[in-house]
Amino acid sequence: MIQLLARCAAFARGVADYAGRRAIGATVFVALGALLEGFGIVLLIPLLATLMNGSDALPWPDGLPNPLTGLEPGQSLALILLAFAVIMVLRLAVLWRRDTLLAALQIGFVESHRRMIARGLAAARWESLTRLGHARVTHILSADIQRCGAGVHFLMQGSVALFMLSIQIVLAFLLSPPLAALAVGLMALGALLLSLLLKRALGAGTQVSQSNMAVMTSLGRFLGGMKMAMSQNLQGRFVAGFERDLATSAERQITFMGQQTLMRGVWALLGAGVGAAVLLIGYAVLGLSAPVLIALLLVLARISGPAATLQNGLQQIAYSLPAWEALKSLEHDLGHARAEQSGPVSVTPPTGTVVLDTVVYRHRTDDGEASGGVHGISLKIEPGEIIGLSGASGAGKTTLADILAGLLSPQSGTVSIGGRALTADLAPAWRDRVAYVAQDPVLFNDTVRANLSWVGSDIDEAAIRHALSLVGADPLIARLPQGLDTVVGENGALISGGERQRLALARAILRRPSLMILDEATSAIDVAGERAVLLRLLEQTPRPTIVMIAHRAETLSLCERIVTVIEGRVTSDRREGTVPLGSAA
Ligand SMILES: Nc1ncnc2c1ncn2[C@@H]1O[C@H](COP(=O)(O)OP(=O)(O)OP(=O)(O)O)[C@@H](O)[C@H]1O
Repeated sequence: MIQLLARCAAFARGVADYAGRRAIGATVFVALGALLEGFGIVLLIPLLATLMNGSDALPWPDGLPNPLTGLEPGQSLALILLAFAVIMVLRLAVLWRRDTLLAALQIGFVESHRRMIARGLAAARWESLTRLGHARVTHILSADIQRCGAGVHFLMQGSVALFMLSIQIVLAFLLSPPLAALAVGLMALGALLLSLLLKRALGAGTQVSQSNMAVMTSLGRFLGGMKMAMSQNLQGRFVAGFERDLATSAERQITFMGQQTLMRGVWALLGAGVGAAVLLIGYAVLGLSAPVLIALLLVLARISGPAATLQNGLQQIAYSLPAWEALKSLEHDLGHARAEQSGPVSVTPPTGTVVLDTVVYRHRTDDGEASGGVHGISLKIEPGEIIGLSGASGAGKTTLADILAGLLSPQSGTVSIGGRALTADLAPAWRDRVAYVAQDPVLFNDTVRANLSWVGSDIDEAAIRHALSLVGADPLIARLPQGLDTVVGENGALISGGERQRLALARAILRRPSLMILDEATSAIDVAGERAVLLRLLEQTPRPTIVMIAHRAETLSLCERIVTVIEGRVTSDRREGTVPLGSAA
């Protein structure tokens, strides 16, 4: 139980860290709202006394001037009602301000964590990103973070309720200390018993998190594997798995809601019991006057509302805790995944010869074992050179390309560009000068124009058309119903594999890179088409350095040098006179 409360407190600290000084403004309005509510109830005593016995019968503290002295009952009533109306209007304004401040805090909290994660993802090292898991990130950024938002809402509602509760308890003590003590004691006992159920709320939260995550994973597989499934008529398997996960998730959520409803019911019963006991003792034992007794009952009725809110809030926070802890663990992982930059990022991108000196990079398996990668590679690449990277599957070509692109930093050995060591500080500037085209390029579900101009801010239509003609995509654009403004579908599903690759190449050209890495980037284009595209790429002036990972001999035949990767090591073979060298970028 103490451990659970400590976890709730950690959540509250997280919210307070975000809220900072904004919380002070919200707290002031929360307190004002509670005070005004209290005043409203206190006014009931003169109101009821005047209605029942006339204003002279009003119990009034000695030494304080009574504004109702000497007034007719009708005048007293009007004065009290006027004061009541003023308090209600003030309360309305205060509550409106309080709730907008609290809503801004809640929404801001969710958005700030979303931003933090997006920035964390953008700043993370590539090798760490590949291990994060899409389903985990998507789930945390959507479902979990919403639950954290709900947790914040309940935390704030709980704080409001706590204020209200304190004010009402003070009022109750002013009206009748023994009865107030009895009522508060009974409620505290009830709250203690019900709080034992907090653990169940936490368990339900964990289970709901797990099942929602399973739904997300299942959905990701469903969408990603649809073609594979449909082509073998296996989509029913996806649906069955998805429905199973949905059913588990729904069942767990309903169980939690059932617990909540039960708690609310028990709490209402407890409130009614306390009210009855107070009425009985107040009337039969203490002989309290009717106005005081009615006001006391009203105060107690008001106490049970915030008390139930507080208790429900605690339950909801316990339910949100697993989501909050998942969010913090992702932020923690992203903190560790952050590329280390010792100083300000250099703004001048490096240019010149790329030199790898006994570079080692071993991948790590999930249990920390070294696996694959490259072992002691030394290589020199002159600006404008055209290099083919060949080798068997798993030999280490992509790893080498990732090192050249500054995506992976060597675990030993060095990489330098134009004599400048490619440190974590310099890598982002170097990547400004790199264009990477993968075999399965990423295309957004957007127009050709949007897909191509995404890589820069100063890309005009002329540049787009020039790049498209270099990659031989002008016939495609002429054929598309809206030309450059045709939407290409999710990941380019509405065009062919070769057409997708041509668009990705055009996008890379638009970056005007110093180094182009083509990882099987033309493999889906027919041999003659591929040759024409590559020849046009090689004729660019200034010409970027091009590193082509390829298996086809026809593709490699255009390279000046073939670097063969064998089990993480390289052998280099210069092929004289293959392609004339243009002026280098
Ligand atoms: N993220 C990773 N975690 C663990 N091992 C990895 C990881 N990425 C690659 N490897 C391993 O490193 C080795 C080299 O992989 P790499 O992708 O560089 O090969 P490749 O030559 O590009 O292969 P292919 O031609 O099949 O794409 C392989 O044994 C691979 O299993």
